[in-house]
Amino acid sequence: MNILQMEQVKFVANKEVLLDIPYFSLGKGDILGLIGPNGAGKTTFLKLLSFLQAPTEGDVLYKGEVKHADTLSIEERRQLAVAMQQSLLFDMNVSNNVAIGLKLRKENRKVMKEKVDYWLEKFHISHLAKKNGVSLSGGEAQRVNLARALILEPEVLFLDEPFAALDFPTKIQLMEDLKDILKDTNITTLFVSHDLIEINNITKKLAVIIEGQLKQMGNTKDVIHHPNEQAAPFLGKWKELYTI
Ligand SMILES: Nc1ncnc2c1ncn2[C@@H]1O[C@H](COP(=O)(O)OP(=O)(O)OP(=O)(O)O)[C@@H](O)[C@H]1O
Repeated sequence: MNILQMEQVKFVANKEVLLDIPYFSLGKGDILGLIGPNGAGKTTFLKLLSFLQAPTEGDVLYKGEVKHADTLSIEERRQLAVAMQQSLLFDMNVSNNVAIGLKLRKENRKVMKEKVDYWLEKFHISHLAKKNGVSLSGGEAQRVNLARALILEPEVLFLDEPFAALDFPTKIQLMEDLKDILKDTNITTLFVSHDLIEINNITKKLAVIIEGQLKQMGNTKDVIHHPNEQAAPFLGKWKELYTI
């Protein structure tokens, strides 16, 4: 089943077509990478697909129905969690930062505590529970950010360059942890990145976006090793530099 779909979607700003997607679908359980150079339209694509921004033309469908930000129910909105590169944490301790969405839902206290403990443990940040969110390192903050998104048990997780600000060892460690968590939860994921190493590590499917258009989409390994003519110049550069 397709959870999300785009049909004849365009996003135009200042008379420039920034995104032109005739058709796209995200199936249940997909872990799809979206890769492309700077300015290709990755973040715009994510915002349109998560109903944070409306397309200029065309439709975005959630479970087969055309939806807009104002026609999504609160329950549907809750199913779509977004975590961006910059983790904006609140000036409160880590446990409360992770619990914030559950508090808004007026979740039972005992259940909330159990869930917070579970997700802190999953992301190996239990020792930070009492620390203030604004005092954390980038790597710690991103773990809190991801725990805060996943504790809501969303149907779809949108990740926009979640590791971009992290140093290499921190990135590798978090990437491994996230990979295990995605495997365990089977959560449908759109993972935006311009880093082929991250994409190769985490995703099963891959879409290549260049100049606002999807140039190729398929099994991640197939796309990396057999890019078509349009995707090859971008992916080829990576393969020249790294053994993937
Ligand atoms: N609302 C908007 N109005 C005008 N231009 C926009 C708007 N949103 C995005 N853009 C432009 O659209 C292009 C694509 O931006 P987007 O952030 O989606 O790219 P990206 O692939 O995520 O890039 P990066 O890898 O650098 O984050 C950029 O040139 C950006 O300046």
